[in-house]
Parts: sequence; structure tokens; C-alpha cells
Amino acid sequence: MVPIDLSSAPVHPHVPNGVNGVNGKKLNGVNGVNGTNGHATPKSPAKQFNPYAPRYADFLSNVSNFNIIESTLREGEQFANAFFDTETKIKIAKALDAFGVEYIELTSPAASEQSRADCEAICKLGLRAKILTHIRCHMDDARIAVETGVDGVDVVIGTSSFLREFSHGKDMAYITRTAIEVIEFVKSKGIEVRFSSEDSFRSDLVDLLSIYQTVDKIGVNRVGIADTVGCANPRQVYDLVRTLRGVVSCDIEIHLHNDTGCAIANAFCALEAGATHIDTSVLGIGERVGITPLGGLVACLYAANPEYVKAKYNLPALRELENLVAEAVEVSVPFCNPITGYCAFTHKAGIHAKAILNNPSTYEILKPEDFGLTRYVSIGHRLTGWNAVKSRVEQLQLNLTDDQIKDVTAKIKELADVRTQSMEDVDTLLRVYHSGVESGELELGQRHVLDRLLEKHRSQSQERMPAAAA
Ligand SMILES: CC(=O)SCCNC(=O)CCNC(=O)[C@H](O)C(C)(C)COP(=O)(O)OP(=O)(O)OC[C@H]1O[C@@H](n2cnc3c(N)ncnc32)[C@H](O)[C@@H]1OP(=O)(O)O
Ligand SMILES: O=C(O)CCC(=O)C(=O)O
Ligand SMILES: [Zn+2]
Repeated sequence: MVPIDLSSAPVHPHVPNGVNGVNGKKLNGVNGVNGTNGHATPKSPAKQFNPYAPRYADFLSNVSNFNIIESTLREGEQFANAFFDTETKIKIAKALDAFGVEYIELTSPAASEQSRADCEAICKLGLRAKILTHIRCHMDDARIAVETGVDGVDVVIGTSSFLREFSHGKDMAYITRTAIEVIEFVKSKGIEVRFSSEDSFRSDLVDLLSIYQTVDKIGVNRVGIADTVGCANPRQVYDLVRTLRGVVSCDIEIHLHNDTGCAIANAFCALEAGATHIDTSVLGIGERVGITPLGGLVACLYAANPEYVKAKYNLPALRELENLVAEAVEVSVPFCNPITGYCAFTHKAGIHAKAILNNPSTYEILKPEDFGLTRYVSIGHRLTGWNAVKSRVEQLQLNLTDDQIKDVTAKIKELADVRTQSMEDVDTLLRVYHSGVESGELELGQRHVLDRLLEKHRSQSQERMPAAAA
């Protein structure tokens, strides 16, 4: 792949959602969308109907008003490859804080002596983010948690029949009694408390709403819904959060596992339905395939409202944060990772390349410069086009006409049909072509002359570098 560094390319204003004829005027009444078949719009105001105007449900949406509960140091520690020593935990906590997440959730201090000590150490860092720890719904855990110096405690207990039968073995009456005791105890210490049902989507709806209503009445700060097994789809998430929003007045958190790849979409739908807090981890690490990834969620919410997300988080810090965690758990950042994936801002096909060079918003919903990153156009392959090649010719300050660029593009394609051309290969070809034109040896379409010039260039370079060639 031959990347062209486009960091100096003109940056065009980002086209926000809702423009491009989506929420704007262009679509109304066109293509028969409003039943007008392209004819004049009805004149009577009573008959006018804008299907894209905000709906009642949109007023519930928190897509531009949410908090992130970052759980790399809790859920992330449950990732099979994770072992965080104290120093690594502190580095990760500081990097999360520098990125700007609102909350950092830590492993239960009841898990081990070191977990307790690390929790205390992170509380003492004086970070801007609020520090939470995550415990079972049990007074023993609660007593340890409130002594660590955390700003809040996240309490969880399974409510599905699976977990009631095979995990803790408790019925709803016991769960409700213990939840009340734990919540009142944590509240008495003057810190935040959240109550969450584990495996919410496989729990009985009446049980769920009833326990959430009870804990809301006694002043819990947040209730949490958890898709513990990653079985929920966006519609189910919307429906459950929307229903809960009508039942409790406290904040609503959601924790979504990614077993079927829906975790980001589910988080977005939860916000649309009125959730206020989303759990994430860096690169999504957690039990099995993990949970909603921080970077992917940020990409999704940036696409919805770039200005809000840019103002809220230090976006250029994301890459280092992900690299730090990837290194700590010995994985690579996936090539398809939103924002920081190897090819996230690389454009290849000729049709894309031409439009991107004219206006990056044509094929980009995220602006790389907002994340401290650079856009590339790849040209050394058989899908390239003369417009992309022209941009490289201009960067190299070679003087070629459009017809000459089209001619040399045909040669790039011929060579790339055999193997992908490196940046160096393409630059050499462009320079040889240019000097052939300048010297008057090469004319349009004279492939045999170009091949001879290339061969001559190759043997001259080998003569110049015999030692290197040997
Ligand atoms: C879905 C999630 O990710 S929830 C968060 C998961 N986090 C963790 O598990 C934190 C790390 N865990 C640990 O270090 C240990 O499991 C500990 C310290 C919490 C408990 O260890 P142990 O006492 O040895 O128990 P063990 O892990 O074998 O079993 C869990 C116990 O908690 C009980 N339990 C499980 N979930 C809950 C809950 N949400 N609330 C209260 N009790 C619970 C189980 O019934 C079981 O009790 P038992 O000892 O009477 O059998
Ligand atoms: O506390 C919560 O809300 C979620 C706990 C958890 O990790 C899960 O259910 O997957
Ligand atoms: Zn989880």
C-alpha cells in the first residue's frame, strides 16, 4: 500500500448529521417521499407534515448528554489476558483521567489484599474523574468498599432465574432486603451508590421494575441494567431502558457485553431511550469478548454530535490510551478498530480517493485531525485512479499534464496487477516518467520507451549501490 500523507490537504468544514438532505429541505417532497410525487407541496399549513421534525421520543435522548463509567480497571481486569500490577493500574487510571472520562470503576476491594490496596492508592491520586468500586450485594463487601476512599460504590446482584438458581441461590425477597440494607449503609457514608441487576435481559420484567422502583424510592443515585451475556439487540435495549425511564427518577446506567457485536449500537440505543451512564472499557476488554469499547462508543457519539464530544473529551489522547492498555494485556489494536485501527483513515479505491481529495467529508464521518491523526490515500495498487496519482505528482512537484498522469497511472496499474507497489516504487516510476518527458525521450503511450527508461534506472541504481545489493 502506498500512502499519501494528506496532513497538508485542505480541510473542509465537517458536514454535521442532518445536512446532506437528511433532516433538511432536500428530501422533503422529493422522490415522492411525502406522497407528492415531486409535485407542488400542499399550501395549507394544516396539511404540512415534516417526518424529520423532532419526535416526542427524541426529547428522552441523552445522545448529547451522557457520562462514561470507564471499567477497564474492573471489567477489563476480567479479560482473560489481563494482569495489572499497581504501577500499570495507576498509569491506566491517569490516562483515563487525561482522556476525560467522568468515572473510573475499580475491581472490588474484597477480591484480594492487593486489589484493596490498589483501590486506596488510586483514590489518593486526586484525579478529576470520580472513583467507583464494584461489589456484590453483600454487607461484607460494602463495609470493605466504603473504607477505601472511593467516591461511590456500584452494587450488583443477579436477578435472572439462571443466576438466582445457579449463582447465589437467593430469591427476589432476599435480594430486595439486602439491596436496601447495602444501599442505606453506603448512603450513610455520604458517597454515591448504584444498584444493578446482573443478567437484566433474561430477568423477569416485573421483578426488575419492582426492585428498581424500591431502590429509587430509598434514594439510590443510579440503577444499572446489565446485558451480562450479550444477548440483547438494539430494539430490546431501547424498550427496556425506555420502560425503566418511566418508572424511576434516578439516573440509569447500562453495561453491555459484546458477544454478538451489538455493544456499541446497544449503548447508542440506551442513550436514545434515556440512559444517562454508559459502561466502557478500553478496546472493550472484559469477560469473554468484553463490553462496549471506549473508542468505538466515542466514534459513534462523535458521529451524532462532534462538537459535544470534542468539547467533553481529549480525543487526541485516545490512541496512547489504547496503546497503553493493548500493551498491558498483550494484544494488538485491531486493524478495524474505530478511529485508531491501522486503516481507519486510509482511502484506497480511485473513486473514493478523488472525492476525498476534493472534500474529506465525502467518505469520512470522523475527522482524523480531531483525534490527532492523519488521513492517507493509498495509490500503489490496481484500484488506483489518475486523480489520486495527480495528487502525488503535485506533492513531488513534478510537472505533468493530465494526459501524462493518466498515461503513467496505466503503468502503475499494469505493475500493480503483478504486485502491490510501494511508495518508493510509485515515486520512482513517476520520476522516471517525468524525466523521460522532460528530456523529450518519452511521449504519450510509448510503453516500450518507458520500460526501457525504467530498466536503465534500475541498472544505474544497482551500479550505484553494489555493496547494498551484495
Ligand atoms: C458479571 C460480573 O462480572 S459481576 C463481577 C464479577 N467480579 C468478581 O467476581 C470480582 C472478583 N471475584 C472474587 O475475587 C471472588 O469471586 C470474591 C472475593 C468476590 C468471592 O470469592 P469466594 O468467597 O471465594 O466465592 P466464589 O467466587 O467462589 O463464589 C461467589 C460467591 O458470591 C455469591 N455471589 C455471587 N454473586 C453475588 C452477588 N452479586 N451478590 C452477593 N453474593 C453473590 C455466590 O453465591 C458465592 O457465594 P458462596 O461463597 O456462598 O458460594
Ligand atoms: O454491575 C453491573 O452493572 C454489571 C456487572 C457485569 O459486569 C455484568 O453483568 O456483566
Ligand atoms: Zn460485565
